[in-house]
Amino acid sequence: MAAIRPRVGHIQFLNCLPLYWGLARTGNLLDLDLTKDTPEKLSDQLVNGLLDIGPITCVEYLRNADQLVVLPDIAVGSDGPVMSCVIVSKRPLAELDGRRVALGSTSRTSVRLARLLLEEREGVRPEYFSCPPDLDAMLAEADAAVLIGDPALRASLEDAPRQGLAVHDLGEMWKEWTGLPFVFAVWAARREYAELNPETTAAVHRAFLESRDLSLTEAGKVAEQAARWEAFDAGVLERYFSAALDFSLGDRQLAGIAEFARRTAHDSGYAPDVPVRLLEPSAAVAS
Ligand SMILES: C=C(O[C@@H]1C=C(C(=O)O)C=C[C@H]1O)C(=O)O
Repeated sequence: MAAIRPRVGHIQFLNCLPLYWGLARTGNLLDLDLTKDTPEKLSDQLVNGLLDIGPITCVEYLRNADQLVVLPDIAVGSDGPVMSCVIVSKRPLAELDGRRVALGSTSRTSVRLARLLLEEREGVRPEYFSCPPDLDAMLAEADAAVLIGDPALRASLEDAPRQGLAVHDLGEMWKEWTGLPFVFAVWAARREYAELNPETTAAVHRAFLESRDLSLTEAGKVAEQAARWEAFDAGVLERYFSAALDFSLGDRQLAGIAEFARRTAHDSGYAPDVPVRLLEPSAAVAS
């Protein structure tokens, strides 16, 4: 019987384009049964066992940490401004007390981070509601909107400057506040899958690391090719891929996750000290 390909998720935003580029360039793409979707859908699919391995938004990982193992050294985060996780606001953040804030429905982590920053850093208590990620529709009902991914890039680079709206970068606000990087999503395998399929899990992990490394050395090319089909020019995309986004997951990023968990656990469905369990390096990785 032929082997079954691992069912792997891929975030269908520009933020993960460098990973897709590398998978295509190395040929590893052919070894994956790849599902492209928005992060909240992929996160649910991994938690529900419809995917074996994939990106999972940080909040959902923390809620389901006992069922999952995290792949080391890969994530979607930032160590300062991220460009694509933002609060777009009609008025200063300090004036949002009692005002309506629209939370984009494709996000689980940035929306929680935005609430944390508004409440604990800015000292305001807005009224929140969830909404599809469309800036105009959100701001028709609210004074501020939290957006992620491509709609956030469009809002912050084009719509907000044109409409005189302020853009607050969540990665930058977190870094200023805590001194730490922020991790928006990690890559995880279902624990049972990783135990039953250690070699395939290690091979998928290696494929993502190789893809990340290759595409970062070729960030200019990735940006140039993507810019043919996107509303952003190549220079902006290169800066986004190689300076804003941080695809690593080391000690500082893990400290960022721990700090976020500690500050949000009380109402988020996980313990403040939830342990982040990393995939153990196996013989397959070492080979
Ligand atoms: C940097 C980003 O990170 C993301 C933010 C997420 C969230 O807020 O839940 C989930 C996955 C990532 O796509 C982005 O979407 O632009």
